[in-house]
Amino acid sequence: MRVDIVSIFPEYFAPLDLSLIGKARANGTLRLAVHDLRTWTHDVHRTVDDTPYGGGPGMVMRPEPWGEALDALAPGELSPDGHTLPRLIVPSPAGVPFTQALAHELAAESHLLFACGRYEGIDQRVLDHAATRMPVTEVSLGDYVLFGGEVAVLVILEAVTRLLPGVLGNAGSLDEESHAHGLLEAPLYTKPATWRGLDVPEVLRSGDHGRIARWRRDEALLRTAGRRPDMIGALAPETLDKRDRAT
Ligand SMILES: Nc1cc(-c2ccc3ccn(Cc4ccccc4)c3c2)n[nH]1
Repeated sequence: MRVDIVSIFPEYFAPLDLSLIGKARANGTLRLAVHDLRTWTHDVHRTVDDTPYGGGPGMVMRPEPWGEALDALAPGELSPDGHTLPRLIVPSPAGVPFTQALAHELAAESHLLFACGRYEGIDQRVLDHAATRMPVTEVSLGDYVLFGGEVAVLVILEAVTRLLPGVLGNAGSLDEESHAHGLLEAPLYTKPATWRGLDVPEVLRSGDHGRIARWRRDEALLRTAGRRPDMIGALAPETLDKRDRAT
């Protein structure tokens, strides 16, 4: 997967040299480049913002630098080296919710282009014009307001990269984690069997894999019902067997 990120704070992405994302970059699973939006400014002050039409607080990011940046990073329908157009992802408080399902969708893309807004946001015409040439998705991490898109891109990239083949050592862990089957994951335990007077549930030390799977399922259902009742309502009927319905 190819990933391009455009930001006025490229140094925000230094953490992407670390850990499993760093390894994915080193082994070619992820080809990532971070670009400074000011590259595409031409005035002595390298201006990227201006006052909002219609008034209101703060500043808005000017369309011209963004237009040139997207032209440079998403050139034409099919560039000479066979690159197809990227999918443009724009973090925004007004975006669609970022979910594990969307993470899987993005993990299937060959080229992602992230536009990190700052100030009050990016001139709408940048997104409208981009949408005439490539898929554009505004994505929200949740109902709270960040300073800009950079942290959101770090979160989105982590959720997407860990789904790429070979990035996670034990791919099996993808199956059981929270949100993998529409449920929160069951509680986790490791050695010692007793810690500060607290014991690991006996079933987990029984070696009875059928009982263990059942226990984990029950715990996941109870935890989800208690913390995220909205997820219970969204479960596909077939994911609940008759015993679950009795729970
Ligand atoms: N889920 C989520 C996403 C964001 C986000 C994303 C990009 C930007 C660009 C500028 N801001 C700040 C801001 C935007 C709108 C109104 C006031 C300030 C951003 C916030 N916040 N929360």
